[in-house]
Amino acid sequence: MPIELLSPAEMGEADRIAISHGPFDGYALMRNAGAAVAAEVLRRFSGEKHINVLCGPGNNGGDGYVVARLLREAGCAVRVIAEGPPREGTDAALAARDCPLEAGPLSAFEPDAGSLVIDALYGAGLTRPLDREAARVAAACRNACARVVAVDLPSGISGDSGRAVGEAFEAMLTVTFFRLKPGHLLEPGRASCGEIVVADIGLPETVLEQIAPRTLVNLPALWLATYPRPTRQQYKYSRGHVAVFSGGPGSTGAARLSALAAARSGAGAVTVYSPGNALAVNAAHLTSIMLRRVDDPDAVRDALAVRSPDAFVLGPGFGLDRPVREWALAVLKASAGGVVVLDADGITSFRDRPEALFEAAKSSPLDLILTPHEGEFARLFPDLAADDGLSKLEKARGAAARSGAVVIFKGPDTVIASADGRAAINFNGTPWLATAGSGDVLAGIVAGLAAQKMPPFDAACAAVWMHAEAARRFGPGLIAEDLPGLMPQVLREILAIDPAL
Ligand SMILES: NC(=O)C1=CN([C@@H]2O[C@H](COP(=O)(O)OP(=O)(O)OC[C@H]3O[C@@H](n4cnc5c(N)ncnc54)[C@H](OP(=O)(O)O)[C@@H]3O)[C@@H](O)[C@H]2O)[C@@H](O)CC1
Ligand SMILES: [K+]
Repeated sequence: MPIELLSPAEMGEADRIAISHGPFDGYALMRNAGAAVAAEVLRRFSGEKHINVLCGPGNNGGDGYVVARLLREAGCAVRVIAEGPPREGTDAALAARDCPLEAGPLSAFEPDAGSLVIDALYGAGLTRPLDREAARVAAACRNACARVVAVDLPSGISGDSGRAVGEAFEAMLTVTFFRLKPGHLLEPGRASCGEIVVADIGLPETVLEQIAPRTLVNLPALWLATYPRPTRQQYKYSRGHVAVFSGGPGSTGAARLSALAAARSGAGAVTVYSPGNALAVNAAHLTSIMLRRVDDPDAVRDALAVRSPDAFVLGPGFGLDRPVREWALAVLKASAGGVVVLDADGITSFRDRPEALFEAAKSSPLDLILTPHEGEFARLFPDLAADDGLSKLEKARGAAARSGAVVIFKGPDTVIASADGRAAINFNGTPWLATAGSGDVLAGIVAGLAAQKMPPFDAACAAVWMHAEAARRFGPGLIAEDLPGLMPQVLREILAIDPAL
């Protein structure tokens, strides 16, 4: 799957550039799009005799008329249902002219139970909520358990944000063209799309040179080039050293999960910085991971003076009874470089003064990576969180620009954003990850990869993907303790390309 994501506006631009360079004009692209959808329908539903094709007034509807014609030519009984005729002089009007089927009105359409419905009402051009009739049909299709194949996007889903702008269709298959849009990956769009197929309709790859997309699908192709590969010359500290701050005696497990995940992700050395009163419990559970007593922010400076780690994890299980903020600021001031992953309590501790964190991070040689879930995001960026006009992608981008950090905005559709404007939406998320301690493991993987000198944005993207990949492999019954142990097989697959290892 290609890694570039295009917004509906960028897709329109790609369309214009392609048409101006030829060889395909707009109607030829539409015929290719319709043919791609018809082929998927025929491949999956070969025995299907009755197919309903819902056509809107724009080019999405135009694709629908092409699909209807091709399915009819293939011997299916096809019914076209239209929400008004296409505008004169458009490609959609040409497609409607070439379709031999007479369209019935949407107002008379009532789907039979389990019927096959091609949704070509609205795609990239959706500008407002579905009107009364289209909304009624979307709900009727859901109630009738109709099998919906969406053309480009399920109607009602925004290609920019993935939001349902009011009522929306729920598809079992969505066939889109050239590149995915953010709305295919952001929830609830992702769930509404069902299976997604990206069809080649003849747009040349070169159109991307002019558009230079800044939004990407988080797949290995995005970060494989910077993925750490150990060399024979390395020793444990040069492979990367991670320090994880432990909570007090009653909450040490989160730090150990992060530490183990960092080690399993390839960091050569991991140290848990523990308060004196939790040393015994940490020591009882750690073997290859080192332990060092660090009781207060001043002791952080002393520890760094002895050996400064390449990456830190601060927050998991740390507790808010100790001034986490002071610890974070001490790390940002004392370290000579590397990365600090601020998670959980580390994020919450800055809820009253987020600017203090952003200022300290901007003047620190350390790179900051923030890993908020929705609640934590709202504590650091309350205005962005409350702005319903912004998509999750825009919120994450805004947060990265403001904080100067790489922001991993977690959820079923995790978005990773960098202050330089790049953003990636994760592709392989799984509900099995919604389990206690899973975030602690993610923070550890991020730190483990960053300690190995993977650039912070790449490390964040790779960690999110690996974390989900491990969870997918385990599946039902997963608990966070299982995740670090699954890393070796995920790593092996990523590194499989290099036979020297
Ligand atoms: N890019 C590509 O590579 C290719 C793209 N192709 C296809 O083109 C599609 C995009 O076409 P599109 O721009 O014409 O938009 P589309 O989704 O048909 O809707 C626009 C129309 O709907 C109307 N309208 C909007 N919302 C409404 C609502 N809620 N309720 C009622 N009306 C509403 C809107 O009216 P207006 O807002 O202008 O008043 C306008 O008339 C794309 O999804 C793909 O399928 C392929 O053919 C070829 C290659
Ligand atoms: K559609």
